[in-house]
Amino acid sequence: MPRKLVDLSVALEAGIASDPPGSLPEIEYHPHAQTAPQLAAHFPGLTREDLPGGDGWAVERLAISTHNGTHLDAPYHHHSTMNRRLNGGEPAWTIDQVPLEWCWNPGVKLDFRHMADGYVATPGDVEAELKRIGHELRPLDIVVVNTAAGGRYGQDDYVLRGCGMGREATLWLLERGVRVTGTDGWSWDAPFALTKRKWEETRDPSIIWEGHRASIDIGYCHMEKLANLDQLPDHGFEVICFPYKIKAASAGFIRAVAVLES
Ligand SMILES: N[C@@H](CC(=O)c1ccccc1NC=O)C(=O)O
Repeated sequence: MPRKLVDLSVALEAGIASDPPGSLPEIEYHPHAQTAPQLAAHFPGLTREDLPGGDGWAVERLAISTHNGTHLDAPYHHHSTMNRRLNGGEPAWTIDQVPLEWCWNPGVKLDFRHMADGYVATPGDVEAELKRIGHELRPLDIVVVNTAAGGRYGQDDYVLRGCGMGREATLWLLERGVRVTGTDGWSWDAPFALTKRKWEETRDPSIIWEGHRASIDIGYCHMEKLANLDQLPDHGFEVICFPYKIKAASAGFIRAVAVLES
């Protein structure tokens, strides 16, 4: 069947504002012109002249966190426990424990690009958008949220842009059987700098990371720093987002892809 793939992942890239200062990825490139001695060291007596064009190999060393680049957060990132509402609570699953069945399912896109930066989306917002696009949620649908941050990836204001998904909006999805969601923002929650202002006024700690913390009640995963959501239809596509398997970790890198039947 003819199909079109849309790449929903950003490239892991150093030197751009992809994350807050102090959390930026570092990539050390070792190109062919510099690595002939490394390769030759495996074959005593071999010289650079013996290698085609004098080339060694290309290889890179990374200094990154599991949350750099497009990634899938495991319930373990959100809290040490999950599923209080389903079974009274259990240790939260790490990324290597997340079922692959969660990670390849029909997708639906919520277009929240018009929502103000720092706005916290509600169940009413989600319901209204699903009604507008004419989609009835099914269990395991993968719900991606296109925010105002999507068009700003790598720009100086990226981590300050986009609405967040509130606790109630997140639970509304989870109660309907959704287990994987995603955003093109830096976080599933509203930008910290904007939530900080509200917190300073209210001193209400329940607003901090409220979308993430929904996992305490019903465990789920979300993708962050998605790309190209503006290229997706509202629904009628599949999302594939298998996470890189890192032992006991809170997240895994994903090459997230949307599959559109054409
Ligand atoms: N945006 C993530 C958090 C995150 O990205 C992060 C958390 C702790 C340390 C580093 C992080 N990001 C990039 O390195 C979140 O809100 O789940």
